[in-house]
Amino acid sequence: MPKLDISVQDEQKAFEADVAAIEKQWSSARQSHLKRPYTPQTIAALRTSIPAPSNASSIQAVKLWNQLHAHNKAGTCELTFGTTDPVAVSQMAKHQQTVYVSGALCGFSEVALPGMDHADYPWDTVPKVVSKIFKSQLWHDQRQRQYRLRNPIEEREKLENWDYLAPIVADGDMGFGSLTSTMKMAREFVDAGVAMIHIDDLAIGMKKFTIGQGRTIVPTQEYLDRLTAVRMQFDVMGAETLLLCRCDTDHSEFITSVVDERDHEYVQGATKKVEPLQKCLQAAQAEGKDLKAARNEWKAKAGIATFDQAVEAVASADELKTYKAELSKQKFTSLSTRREIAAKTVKQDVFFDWELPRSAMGQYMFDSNVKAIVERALAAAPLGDVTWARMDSPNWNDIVEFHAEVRKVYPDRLFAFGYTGDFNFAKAGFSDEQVKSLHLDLAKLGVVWQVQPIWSLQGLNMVTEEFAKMWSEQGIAGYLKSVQGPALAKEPMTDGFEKLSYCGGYLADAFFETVAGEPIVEKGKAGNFSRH
Ligand SMILES: C[C@](O)(C(=O)O)[C@H](CC(=O)O)C(=O)O
Repeated sequence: MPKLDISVQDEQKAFEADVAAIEKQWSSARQSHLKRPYTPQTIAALRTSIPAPSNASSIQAVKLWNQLHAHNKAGTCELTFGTTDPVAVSQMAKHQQTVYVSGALCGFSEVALPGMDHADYPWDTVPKVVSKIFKSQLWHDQRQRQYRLRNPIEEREKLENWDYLAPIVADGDMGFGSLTSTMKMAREFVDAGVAMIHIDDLAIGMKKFTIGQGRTIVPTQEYLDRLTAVRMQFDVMGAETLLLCRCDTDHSEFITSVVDERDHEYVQGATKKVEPLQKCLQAAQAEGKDLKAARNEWKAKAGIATFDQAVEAVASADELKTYKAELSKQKFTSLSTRREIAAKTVKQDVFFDWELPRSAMGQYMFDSNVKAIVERALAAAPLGDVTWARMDSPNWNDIVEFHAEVRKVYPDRLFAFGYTGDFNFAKAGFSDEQVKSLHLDLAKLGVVWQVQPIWSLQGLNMVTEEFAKMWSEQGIAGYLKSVQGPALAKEPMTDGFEKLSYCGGYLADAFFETVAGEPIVEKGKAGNFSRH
């Protein structure tokens, strides 16, 4: 194998040039808010000898960054929705600035075996869908551009000119396991042309919402490590790709480990000496009892609470005041320090055991609140560009508190929001008027990117079912009346399969003509088609 023909001096020079370029990129207006736990030298040494192909993703990321900032300045927002279908994406270009590729949707429509949103599909599933969609966007852009350019300049004003290259935001879930899988996924996303990906703090293999129990998160540091792995991968590629720090701590009921002191305040334990939850559940199972009921019974018997709640339950008002005053002198207080403070300030013993409630999979019980979400979001913010506190149900007070608290520390922070699942606004106390202006009210809090992630589950299913019924009842007459006719009559015309629009017949013709050596862009000569 031939050796690389480069002197040590030239190798060093190239390395130093790389370091200088990285320093420049990191101090640019686009990136100066990011804080990395590593140096430009480390990243330069991790790079390949020829630059990684991150150009399309970088262009789309910068475009998205500018769009989001323009919204922030104007107090407006981008409203997009999720799809995995290039055909749908081509129509979104007429009304949306961005496209969302949802993991939940991919898990239904892009896998061999569909299933509930448990992020149990292969790690490259969503990047592959992004690649498919981005290529379709490029193709639409190409056919439109070619069509325009085959028309003389004075005709072009009248022709359609859509921005088909809407930046793609995609679901990176929790990174699918180890840091190297997270890096590989991030790389595939960049290669695919994504503009922004989101990474969350959910535990892999424990994403389930179907058994009446809440979600499981990982310790704060594990979440930050995931985000750092993605950031590092982007940096190794020299990519501008945006990182959306999604936090799923809202309504989480479990945490995988108590290794990080920052999480201790929210971990729950038994405040009564009882048998471990697992023993109780095993006995209930052997007796054929309802496990959910047995769990709830055990929780009540065990007096499940956080350590601070346990202190509150046994301390006098004065003791509690002193305990809290001591506690407030430190930022993140571990359980053992809390115990020490309690021993000094509260007369009565505080019984608290967070091992007793552990699940069969080893999870600890977690009591989420807005403060916990804010702390995670603040810790994550320097590694990413946008923040999203994913909520199970819309709680306006929590929403306002979360965004205001984060903006106290990062006044320019941009936020995302998902109108997740079946939000029940009426139940959450929203009036019709409040729902009407919700997207704009959120925009005022800095929530510049808003998504209905699973539109195609509800919306496309509904439209398809309605069409299926009509078609089976009315045949081609119904089709002409309710689909083909209106689609062709619409301005702008809804794309179909005719030569003028979706199928891009003129682009195919242009290729044939080019191969045949015929001029296709003749000055002063319009194309064959009068309408696009
Ligand atoms: C955004 C999301 O991650 C998705 O996969 O689309 C889901 C959507 C949903 O549950 O409605 C999520 O918010 O977890």
